[in-house]
Amino acid sequence: MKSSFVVPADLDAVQRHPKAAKVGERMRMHNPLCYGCGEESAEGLHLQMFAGEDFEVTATMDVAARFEGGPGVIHGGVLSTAFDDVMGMIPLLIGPSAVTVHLEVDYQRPIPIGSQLQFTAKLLGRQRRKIYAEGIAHLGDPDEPVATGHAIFVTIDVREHFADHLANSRLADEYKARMSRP
Ligand SMILES: CCCCCCCC(=O)SCCNC(=O)CCNC(=O)[C@H](O)C(C)(C)COP(=O)(O)OP(=O)(O)OC[C@H]1O[C@@H](n2cnc3c(N)ncnc32)[C@H](O)[C@@H]1OP(=O)(O)O
Repeated sequence: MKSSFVVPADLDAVQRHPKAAKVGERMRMHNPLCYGCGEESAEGLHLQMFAGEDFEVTATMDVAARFEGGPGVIHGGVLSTAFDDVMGMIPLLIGPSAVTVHLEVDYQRPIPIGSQLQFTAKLLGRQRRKIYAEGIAHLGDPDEPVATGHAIFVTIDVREHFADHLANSRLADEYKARMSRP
């Protein structure tokens, strides 16, 4: 790893949330319009996420033609979007909603259009509101990663965080109704 990502030594204890998805279960979309995992995002990545053991998430993504960067290979920004979303599922295993404050990606091999990318992400630790995660992407052999990601997420109060922005969503009415419920 070339990353300078540092996880603090004095981490908090964490527990898997009792309502978190069970091992092997598909993790629910946090937003159907999400560019990463949303099924209603026509141009999105359509990542499929599954809860793993302990504090792990796995995911798959078909590298579609629309994700091309260099000729025949995935765009680096698309790959970092995928890492953001896959690692972004880790906080849901321990409970709180959280958003990305830091994301870094090491690109190790070109990733062909037409391939299926597989991801494994895991919790590295939590300190107060900060949740540290690591992910790898591979093309079938987890021991041969094609890219590695690291991220920090910070827990949020969802209603407060998105309050001023709900009107921008194509699902504005639905979200406003949902967030106004006690
Ligand atoms: C609901 C699920 C959605 C999942 C979607 C997929 C993930 C995403 O793409 S999210 C979209 C991109 N991210 C964003 O838009 C976030 C924008 N940022 C923000 O809104 C704010 O920075 C916010 C609310 C996260 C934090 O602000 P605030 O509440 O004031 O907290 P703040 O005190 O600054 O930071 C909290 C802790 O995080 C640390 N921190 C903040 N930013 C960083 C950073 N870039 N790097 C490292 N640490 C950081 C702070 O140092 C602090 O740590 P400590 O506990 O040691 O004091």
